[in-house]
Amino acid sequence: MKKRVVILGSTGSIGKQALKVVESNSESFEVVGLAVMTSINELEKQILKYKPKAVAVYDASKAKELKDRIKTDIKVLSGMEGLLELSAMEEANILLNSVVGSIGLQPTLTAIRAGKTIALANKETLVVAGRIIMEEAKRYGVDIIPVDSEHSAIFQCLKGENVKEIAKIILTASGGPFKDWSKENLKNVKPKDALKHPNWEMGKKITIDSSTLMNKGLEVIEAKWLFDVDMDNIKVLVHPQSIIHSMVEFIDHSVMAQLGVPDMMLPIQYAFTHPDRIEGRIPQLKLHEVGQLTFQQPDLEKFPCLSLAYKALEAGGTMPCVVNGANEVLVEAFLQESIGFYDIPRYIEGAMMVHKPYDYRTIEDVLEVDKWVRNWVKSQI
Ligand SMILES: NC(=O)C1=CN([C@@H]2O[C@H](COP(=O)(O)OP(=O)(O)OC[C@H]3O[C@@H](n4cnc5c(N)ncnc54)[C@H](OP(=O)(O)O)[C@@H]3O)[C@@H](O)[C@H]2O)C=CC1
Ligand SMILES: CC(=O)[C@@H](O)[C@H](O)COP(=O)(O)O
Ligand SMILES: [Mn+2]
Repeated sequence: MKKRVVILGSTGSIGKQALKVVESNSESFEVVGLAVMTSINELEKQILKYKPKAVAVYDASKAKELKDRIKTDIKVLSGMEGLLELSAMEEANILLNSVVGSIGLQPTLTAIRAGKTIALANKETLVVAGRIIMEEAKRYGVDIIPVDSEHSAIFQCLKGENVKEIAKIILTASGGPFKDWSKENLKNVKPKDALKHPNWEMGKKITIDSSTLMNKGLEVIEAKWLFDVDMDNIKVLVHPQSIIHSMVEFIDHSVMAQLGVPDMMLPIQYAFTHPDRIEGRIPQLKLHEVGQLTFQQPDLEKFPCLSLAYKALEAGGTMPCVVNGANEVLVEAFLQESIGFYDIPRYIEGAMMVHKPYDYRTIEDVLEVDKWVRNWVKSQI
């Protein structure tokens, strides 16, 4: 029986690689739903090739344009309503959430409540509302399979292990394009410099996050929720080659690591096939060709976003949501060149100082905080 997949964000970096996974394993998977924000030209090509039963275009006018244009009788949905309908569609058994940003939260929750397996690339879902997501997944008996390479690595290392025997989670970080730059030079970096990730081809937002190390900060929060490990036991280790995707140290001091070439098709495929594995299509890892694997501590002074994420986790409740919402607005502003590189941590810290965190109960609580912080940051920059 083929697994039937809905892909939210099918025109993005993860979405396109997921479609390659489906295409090269067509005996195992089929696409039943696709969603994008505005990219209807690319979506139209995907419709012809993968023949989904329904699609969603978040932008309503683009959805209408697509509907008028295509000849097939597939359902074209729009807005958040459309994303939610697709996330719960009866024909699907897996939702790959690969949209970018906290807009991914409600679709994840809807899919959980509809009993779908969640292949989760959208880390912001867990950063903003990890407690609700994990509680609901437990209540509905739904698996959340991480797609983020580090969390997929940890998930694979923990297969068959007792989570109570974890001593430490060690998240590896490439260090980003600015690992060896001085703080002085970093003050004037431009988006084009930050967009040159050393190892991974990714969307703009996550690539900027990698350059500030906020990506690793978000991943620390993501790991806390996925693996229920105390934040003091989640460590970050810079490993510029991105060959070891992360590690777990157990109480007996045994350390398990997952290795592979830096290619997201592997974690995407594993999220689709878990608990099984199927033949890989990505290049094999040849360690003798890689040469040295090196490690160093992250420079928290040069990259304050990582410390801010730890502080948000320590404050708890709605504070990670504040960090995430502020960061989303600030990354966009940095890309537009309306603020500088160090304005990103500066305004995030400002928002954290103003916000009084509280224990959110509902998604509405989270959405309200998300809206507040976006407006607050916009009013400051
Ligand atoms: N890229 C990577 O290698 C990795 C990514 N991730 C995470 O995966 C997520 C996606 O990242 P990435 O693929 O790089 O991002 P991209 O920017 O490349 O792609 C984002 C995708 O989401 C779509 N999208 C954005 N907003 C909406 C919306 N409101 N409704 C429907 N679709 C929407 C975009 O559509 P459109 O084309 O129309 O704009 C696009 O298809 C992020 O959370 C990121 O942190 C995690 C690990 C690795
Ligand atoms: C591929 C992936 O999972 C990204 O999140 C990656 O980890 C980014 O690289 P950094 O380690 O530089 O943040
Ligand atoms: Mn990652």
